[in-house]
Amino acid sequence: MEQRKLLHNLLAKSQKALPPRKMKDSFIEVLLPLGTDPELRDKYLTVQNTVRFGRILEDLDSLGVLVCYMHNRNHSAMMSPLSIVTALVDKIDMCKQSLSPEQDIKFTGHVSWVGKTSMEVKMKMFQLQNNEDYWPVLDATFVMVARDSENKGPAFVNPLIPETAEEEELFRQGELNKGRRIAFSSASLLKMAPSPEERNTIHEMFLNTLDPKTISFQSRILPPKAVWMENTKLKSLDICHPQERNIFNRIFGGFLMRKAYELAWATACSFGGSRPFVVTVDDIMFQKPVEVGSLLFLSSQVCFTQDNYIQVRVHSEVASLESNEHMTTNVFHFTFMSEKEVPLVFPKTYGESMLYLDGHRHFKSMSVPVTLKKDYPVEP
Ligand SMILES: CCCCCC(=O)SCCNC(=O)CCNC(=O)[C@H](O)C(C)(C)COP(=O)(O)OP(=O)(O)OC[C@H]1O[C@@H](n2cnc3c(N)ncnc32)[C@H](O)[C@@H]1OP(=O)(O)O
Repeated sequence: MEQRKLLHNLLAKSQKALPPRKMKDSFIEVLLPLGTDPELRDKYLTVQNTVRFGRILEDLDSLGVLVCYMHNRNHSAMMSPLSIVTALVDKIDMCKQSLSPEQDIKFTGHVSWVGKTSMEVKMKMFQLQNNEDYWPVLDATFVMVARDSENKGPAFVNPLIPETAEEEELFRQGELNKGRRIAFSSASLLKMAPSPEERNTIHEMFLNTLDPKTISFQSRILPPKAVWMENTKLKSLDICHPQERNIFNRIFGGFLMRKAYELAWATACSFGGSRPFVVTVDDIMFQKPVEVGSLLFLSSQVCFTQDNYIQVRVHSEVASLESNEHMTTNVFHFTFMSEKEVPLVFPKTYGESMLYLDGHRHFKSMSVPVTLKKDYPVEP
């Protein structure tokens, strides 16, 4: 960090002072040679002979940061004065149920939109099929933010100029995504009451849980094929050891995502009674950095279900060893699909009802429902 302090004078005073970049300037293609490197394969292997999605989340986070460094590269400087941090995982859509640990994987990524200090990064993942063609398996959109060399204040990023009609469309989409995120967050149930339709849903669910034999709002019974939301929880605790730190001496975002994903998967698995697979990850906001040495408390809960789908929310809090004060750092949303139909979840309290509605909102925003499309080969 002492060395990084010296990089301060390389920071631009305004965005205009930085040369504009093209999308191809930040384009990267990275190979994960699972097919030829058995030692590497072990790190990615699940007991069902598929690829650990938690490891892929770590790779996407590192790739997102690397793409941003490419975009902001100053060829005359040895080191970048920017600290790039992950602010948001906007969306990760899977196009395939499971990945083979024996075939190579290819990642591509580039910056698709920039603001003043933030950048949207689009990443794709492809897997080799039958040693012939690469097929698309995953699409991801992250938002990364540039901070100064000590990660203490904001820093400008290079402007981005779209060149082709396709790039213009991506850039326009980036602008729309920003607006959508603001609208989604201002309609948050933490700030606003549910819509009339949502209120009806909750009241109907409440009525469905009243015991018809008693005239009381207190005696609640579960409808058939349903589970109380409070009985779907799993919790974990991790100590954030220095091994998981990033170059800015904070805990690596990919590690936090992997831990949250693995707990969410276990929650969906014990709830649904079969091994689920992840379909979508969305809206993971990194609100606060996690200090090395913190205690990481994760609480996972099924908050919405429909047919074979299980929507899981993981709340992450940190506390230092010295203080008991807990601070929320992230909320994660994962959509899983189970092999068989799963029970319904019923909220008991008002707070749980809000979790249910929030889960439903996230479920509705899923862009690859039911059929995992895109099963065709491409040249990445
Ligand atoms: C290999 C190395 C890996 C390293 C990667 C990691 O592991 S990083 C570790 C995991 N991540 C973290 O620890 C980050 C923790 N979070 C933070 O430190 C902070 O929340 C933050 C720096 C991201 C944002 O802080 P602030 O909101 O106070 O910053 P500020 O208001 O100046 O906003 C900066 C820019 O970010 C945008 N921004 C902020 N939050 C956003 C969000 N949730 N979604 C989209 N965009 C967001 C703003 O619009 C603005 O863009 P414009 O200026 O364009 O309008």
